[in-house]
Amino acid sequence: ERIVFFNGNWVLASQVRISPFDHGFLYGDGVFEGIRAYAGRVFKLEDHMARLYASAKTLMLTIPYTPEELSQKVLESVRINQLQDAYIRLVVSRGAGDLGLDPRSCPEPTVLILADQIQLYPETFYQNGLALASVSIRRPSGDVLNPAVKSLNYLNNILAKIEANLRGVPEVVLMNAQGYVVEGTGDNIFIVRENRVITPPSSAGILNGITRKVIMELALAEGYRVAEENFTLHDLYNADECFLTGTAAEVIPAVTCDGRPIGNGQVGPVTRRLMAVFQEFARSTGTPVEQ
Ligand SMILES: Cc1ncc(COP(=O)(O)O)c(CNc2cccc(C(=O)O)c2)c1O
Repeated sequence: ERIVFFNGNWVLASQVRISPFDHGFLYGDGVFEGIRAYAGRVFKLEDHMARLYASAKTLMLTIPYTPEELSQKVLESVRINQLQDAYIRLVVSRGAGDLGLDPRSCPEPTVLILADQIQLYPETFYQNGLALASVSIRRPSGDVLNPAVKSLNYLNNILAKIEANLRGVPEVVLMNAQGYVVEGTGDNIFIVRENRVITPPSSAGILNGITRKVIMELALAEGYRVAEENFTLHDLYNADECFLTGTAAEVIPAVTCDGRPIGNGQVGPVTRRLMAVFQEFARSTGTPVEQ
């Protein structure tokens, strides 16, 4: 059974008692990170911590640990569960309070760290690419519920996932109010055109993905031109290649969208190259779990 960090203690997952008055549960009031460990090293731990604290700051949620202390707990969660490769879920909610939604009624945030294994998509999608569809639900703009804040409010993403399920596709792309393609339900999106690797800019209203940032750096190092540019479904349909990036998804090819084949409808060479380079990079860097 997995051992979980919960409010200062290491407990068996079945022993965790989250209050029914926890505002994370009642209102989605909280922040979280999804982090990976590869071969006993936690990947991009500092970047994930920075994003967690940035999200918490915007919510005026004070995390009762320093980033260094919380980083040590993340490393410990992999160690204590004797994992080498792991998916770590780090959650900080507003904590238990009264039934009103005023955060001031919650004296102590809830801090939870889970470590487990994850396989978000079947291997076949990494080999052969997955089919995408565009959905009617839009990503919220920064003045509605800033998509850059990785909060526990994932209904926008879940509503898109419900549309994906109804459409019979494994993932969907969401647009913003301007009609530009912005990201998937839990991953960022890239297209490749004439060896240019293109991804929507932060200003489009996306989560500033850590995998997205790594892929941009790796693509540059591989000699590709990289651009943060808005694109539409028309550009996506007519791209040479398309892939998605995320901590859980890693780098996953997309070969059709809304029934249109992307490029020749097969996984493209640039995508293949970046998938390989990413896997090698992810295993050669990161914070060792063992001190
Ligand atoms: C909306 C959204 N966009 C992009 C990403 C990718 O960001 P990173 O490269 O930093 O992981 C995410 C990732 N965040 C996220 C949240 C919940 C589940 C999962 C999952 O892949 O199972 C991922 C996300 O939720």
